[in-house]
Amino acid sequence: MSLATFVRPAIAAPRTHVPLSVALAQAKSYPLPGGPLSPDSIARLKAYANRKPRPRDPLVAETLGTLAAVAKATPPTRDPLSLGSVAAPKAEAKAKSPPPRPLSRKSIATLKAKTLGNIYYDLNRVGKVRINVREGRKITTDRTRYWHECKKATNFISKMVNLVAGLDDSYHSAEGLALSDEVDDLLQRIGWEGFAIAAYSEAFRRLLSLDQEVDTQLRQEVLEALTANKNSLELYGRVRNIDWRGLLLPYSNDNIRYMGPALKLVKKFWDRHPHELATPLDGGDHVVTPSYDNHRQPNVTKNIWDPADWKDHVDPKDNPEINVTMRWAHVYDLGCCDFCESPHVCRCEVQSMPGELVELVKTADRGIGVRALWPFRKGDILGEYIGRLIPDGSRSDQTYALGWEALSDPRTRGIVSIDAYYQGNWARFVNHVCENASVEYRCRTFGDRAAMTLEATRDIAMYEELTVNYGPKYWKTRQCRCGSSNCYSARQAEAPPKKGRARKTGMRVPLREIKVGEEEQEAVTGKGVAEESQALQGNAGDDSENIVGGGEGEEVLCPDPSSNVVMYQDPPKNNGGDGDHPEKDDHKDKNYVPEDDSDGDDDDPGPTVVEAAEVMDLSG
Ligand SMILES: C[S@@+](CC[C@H](N)C(=O)[O-])C[C@H]1O[C@@H](n2cnc3c(N)ncnc32)[C@H](O)[C@@H]1O
Repeated sequence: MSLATFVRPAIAAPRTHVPLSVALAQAKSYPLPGGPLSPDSIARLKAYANRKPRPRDPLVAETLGTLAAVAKATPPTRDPLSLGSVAAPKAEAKAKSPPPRPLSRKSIATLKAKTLGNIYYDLNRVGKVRINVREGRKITTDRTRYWHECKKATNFISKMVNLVAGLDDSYHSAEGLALSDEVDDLLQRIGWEGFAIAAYSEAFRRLLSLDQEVDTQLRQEVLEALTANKNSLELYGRVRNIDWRGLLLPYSNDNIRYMGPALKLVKKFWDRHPHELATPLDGGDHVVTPSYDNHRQPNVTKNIWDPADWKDHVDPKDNPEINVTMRWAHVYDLGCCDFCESPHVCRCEVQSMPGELVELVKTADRGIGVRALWPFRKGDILGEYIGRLIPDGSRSDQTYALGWEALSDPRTRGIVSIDAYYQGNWARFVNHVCENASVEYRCRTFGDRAAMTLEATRDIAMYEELTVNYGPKYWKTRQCRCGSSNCYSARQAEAPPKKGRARKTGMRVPLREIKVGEEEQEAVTGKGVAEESQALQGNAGDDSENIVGGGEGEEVLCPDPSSNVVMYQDPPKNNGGDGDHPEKDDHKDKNYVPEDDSDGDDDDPGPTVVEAAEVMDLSG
């Protein structure tokens, strides 16, 4: 076969239309392969050319007529693919289309809470990505992600600057209401700093975007809520080191309305955990640093077990090095995992995200409190009560002590106390109410340990203060200010004081059944559990009041799994503290004692003394 076989033939010239008469004349004169056309063929061709058109199907005719009429009546619209510029009558079409049905009150309330929650959620996410980028963790994905977030925020601020400067009207709302007025109002109330912080949130950008056709009422309510919580928004963004100033600096010479004060230098909070600062709720501008007894209260993320706390308190045959709340310690029978039901150490974890959506607030009369920045649902596990694990009752000040109790042996009920007076997390700042508390403490087993969780006992509204019931005993020596008609303090003032042995006055939660000795093991198996729990209710007398959370004498052996739990059934891989996951490595440490940077001495993590209730100005 020659090469020429594979050469493509030249493309034929396009055929032009030839009238039939010419074709016939040509056909007669051309030497066709089959010879000239026969008279028959010529007659057939002539007949075809002169045929009468068939009558059109009436239905097809009608449809075509209607379409033609519609096409005539409708003005031409822009073909999305064409480059031709037929002006699309967008505004007219919008004006003619029926106005969207207004949302019901309930829908507005739900959407408002979700939008506000999403704004905080977005800021938290961007803040975490920025920290990862800054610290060089997970570098490629986070860098790209952060770059995209900055780009979106920059574009948004540029549009808003143009809007405020009256150069751009593309952000006017569909209803004809000038959105620029709302933006102007908002800027006056939350300032450019709050605005630029919120610009990093997709939810906020959508709220002010024309494309999203947000209900006017909903937008107004969300903006009002943001205005009322301006301090919260600003501190939340700043303590997460959101780079809001970087967005405004390009306009520093443009004399943009209200922008001057926002361009001043402000303090950065790189060194502070978000839960080491509290938002002032009373309208003041001063951020409060939580402190107790003139000791600053640093945030820690894991329970601390220091053998030094236990050496005088454990049975001589036991080892003070062993943290009894760890499942592998086998000192107490902590039961199966609450979530995957594995009898062995598993990899289940409670997510940290809900705890990132709460803030510390300075209340008027109860010190620091905690507020929800997300509309939590009943049953949500919000986080863990973290602190130093010390022998129950070994510290006289029980203000932040949450006691774990064993149900099986009333004589040795107190086991471990989580004392958070110095090191702890946000959970220690949840204040008390005597009625209708929104969260409860629960003793849970999961992963490699037993932990004390805070769980929502009912739906919690956005910005609502979280509350828990410490139990009446806590208030025997203190004055409750919850203001409820059934307040323990009010009732105690009426009732004469009871005589009896001195009782521990911390908050108390039952630990799950323990295996103190063989004889008690029988009581906790089979029939034992329910009866034991009942007996305890009977026996306990006033002591049953100690039990908060699950309710008096409530059996907490098999709590329901919750949704915000990460479940893994495989046992954890011992990563040997390779440093890849510093938090997790620490967590797998048998005993975790965090470094104390207060005096540079790791062996003596004593409280940092502060001069007075330390405050700093939010406006830098
Ligand atoms: C576990 S701490 C809670 C955080 C505390 N507000 C703070 O600023 O650190 C418990 C203390 O908070 C205060 N507290 C909490 N709830 C209260 C209430 N309903 N009435 C009065 N004081 C309350 C009391 O001083 C109590 O001893």
